[in-house]
Amino acid sequence: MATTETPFHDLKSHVQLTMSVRVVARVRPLIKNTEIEKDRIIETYGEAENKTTLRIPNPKIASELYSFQFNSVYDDATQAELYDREISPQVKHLFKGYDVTVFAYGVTGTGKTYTMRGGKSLADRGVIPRLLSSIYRRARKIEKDTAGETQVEVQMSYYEIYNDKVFDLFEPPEQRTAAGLPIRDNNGKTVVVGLTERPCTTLKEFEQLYDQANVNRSTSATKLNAHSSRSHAILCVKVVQTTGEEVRISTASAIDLAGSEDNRRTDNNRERLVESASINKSLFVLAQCVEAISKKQSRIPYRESKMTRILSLGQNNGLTVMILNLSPVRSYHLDTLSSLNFANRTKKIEVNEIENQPIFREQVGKGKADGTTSSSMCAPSMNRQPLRPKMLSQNTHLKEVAANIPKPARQFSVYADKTKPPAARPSTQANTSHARYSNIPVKSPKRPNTEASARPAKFHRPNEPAKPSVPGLSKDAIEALIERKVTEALAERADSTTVSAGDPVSDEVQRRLEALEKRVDGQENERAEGLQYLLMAKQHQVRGEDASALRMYQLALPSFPGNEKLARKVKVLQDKIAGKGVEKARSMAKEAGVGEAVERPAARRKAKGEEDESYHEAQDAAGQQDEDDDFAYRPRTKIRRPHTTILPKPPTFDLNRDVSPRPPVKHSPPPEEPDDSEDELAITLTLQTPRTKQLLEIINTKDISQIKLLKGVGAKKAEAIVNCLCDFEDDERVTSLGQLGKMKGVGVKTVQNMRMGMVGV
Ligand SMILES: Nc1ncnc2c1ncn2[C@@H]1O[C@H](COP(=O)(O)OP(=O)(O)OP(=O)(O)O)[C@@H](O)[C@H]1O
Repeated sequence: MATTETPFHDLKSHVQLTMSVRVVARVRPLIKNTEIEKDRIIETYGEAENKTTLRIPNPKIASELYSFQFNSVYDDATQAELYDREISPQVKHLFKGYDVTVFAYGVTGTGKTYTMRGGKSLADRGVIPRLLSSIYRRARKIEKDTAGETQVEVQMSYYEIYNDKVFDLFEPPEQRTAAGLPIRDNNGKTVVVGLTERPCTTLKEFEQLYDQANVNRSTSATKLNAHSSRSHAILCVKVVQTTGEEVRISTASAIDLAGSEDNRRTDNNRERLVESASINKSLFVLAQCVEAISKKQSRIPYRESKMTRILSLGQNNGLTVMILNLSPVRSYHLDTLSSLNFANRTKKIEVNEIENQPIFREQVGKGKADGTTSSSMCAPSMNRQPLRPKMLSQNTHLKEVAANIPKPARQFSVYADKTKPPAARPSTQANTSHARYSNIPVKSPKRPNTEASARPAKFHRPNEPAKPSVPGLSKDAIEALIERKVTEALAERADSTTVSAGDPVSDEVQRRLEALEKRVDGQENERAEGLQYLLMAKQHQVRGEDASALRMYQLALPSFPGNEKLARKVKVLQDKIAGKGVEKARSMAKEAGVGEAVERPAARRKAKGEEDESYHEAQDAAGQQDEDDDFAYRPRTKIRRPHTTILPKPPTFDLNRDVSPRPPVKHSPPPEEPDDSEDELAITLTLQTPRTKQLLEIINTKDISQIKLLKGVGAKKAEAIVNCLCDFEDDERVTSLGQLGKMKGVGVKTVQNMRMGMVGV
């Protein structure tokens, strides 16, 4: 079908519009036999050919509609319509030197893979095959129009991010290494090191490679999608236009993100759950990045997941189109709203519209220009490059950096062993400029030559105390510099030639790089684990599963030591759960006819004409969600700050007024960490059950032999209890479990054990 270019896409308006990410919503049709018309909740508005508005009801109040506006909105659009209007117009910009990124975002089962890859029939073909078809067509046209003066080559790489690891899709799964391929920053762009790049000269060749690679992609059947993608798939198509000595390289990246999943609906098994957690985590980080960008925050958490690092939304130059895939039906209501909110923020992201400058042929061989000026996502090399460090002594760029920042550079510099002069390296860089790759070793300005040549650079070990060699430069700053230089060296390495195996200095560098990588990975894993728990906590909380949310937040605590907000959240949830427990106990008591009716907070709310509890919980969760977004990762070494907030403690109750709670007392935070069991105890404290009565009677006997028979109480504890009781006045008694718990050496857990041990009462 011929490309229709609406005025929307003429270059002038395009320049204006592509300053932001272009967001296109696509509502998929109902799925036959499983979805029905009356469950449709999305309506689209606008002129027939140019819909831009979409409405969806408020899940609480059906009559209230939320309205969202995007660059375009499609309802039941064919593959051809979507492609011709949204993607085809980008092809000419690709050939002008702009990088183009198209990615599909949406919940599982909303049509991302259908949109990007599509089906086998011509009509069903998705964005990717159509894009390639356009690229080849345009390439042939350019070659024809220039009478062969301009030659166009197309190369492709294709990889997936599965469980936060990068795998080359040109490699069958059995050949993958468990750790996957490393990614590096290269002058602000992210590259995957060691990725295969395949030249493909015709559409047929591309399709063969693409289909073959898709077999290697991780997909599985889930309850929500029979062919669910379990990974984010990234296809990079590099277009190399050569006219004489001038070479222009630009990259089209097409990304099929895995969809977020609500695991209450998936019935996922353990393996699927792990995948799902990883998918959800990376999408959560993506949402955090988008939020941080839209709020113009200085810290964008790109590094917290590989997907966000690679996507680098808002950091990559060129043109970005996001296709927001949506399901039209009610069962996706909350997920759809969440996707819409995400997309709403994404459309505000501004992207620098910078075209890749032409470079000259001799530079191409060096692998410099293509890697640093084309895609932010693809390995720049033509062939598979092993992950080997580049000798710093060969890299004048690093030398310059080292000269400017002498001390930190010394932390990383590699000192050539003078006794073994470096052997001449076999170079594949026929056109290598000698200005760039000199053999002059990098010398640390202050280190004497002898030392420099004999000793390898010193690395901090993780457990070593920080010993900054430069006053005023923190260990972190030095670490950051080291990492930057390692990254530069590796990326440069990936761009250029192979290093002869077995070179002693390279091996040494390699060993250190691996050590550094492990250390950085260790930190990232810890942070990633914490984020995963946070994500799960939020998901539970949004669903009103407070106990599970609390547990997840508690599990996240060690990864964010000293984070007051997180600690506060834990406390708030504990109090909330304790409050619910108290209510539950009261209603149980009421049902059992014990005690008088107690005014419940929820009842009070109702009496005031407020809405039901679940509404408030959802509101709380939503409010807290915003708060969470700036949980900054801090290494474990950071000193915990003492809690300063005064929070209400679960109320305690008097034996004689069991069912009439005392007004909650404001306490300073307890000295020890709050304990799950405290919440449960708050429930038991509300009532003086026969079990409690019996327990207190035993305690009040002040008889060690009887007390020590209680569960969890040995002779020592019994003695301690009796000692405490000896301080009581003659007629004074222990009247509540709370009082008992406060005795020296007793505590909440012991009381709970004692009570639980009162079997048969
Ligand atoms: N526009 C559409 N027209 C017809 N069928 C569609 C459309 N979009 C999606 N479908 C169908 O819906 C089902 C789910 O689509 P798809 O697998 O593309 O979802 P997904 O978002 O990629 O899911 P996941 O994230 O789990 O991989 C498939 O059977 C697909 O054929």
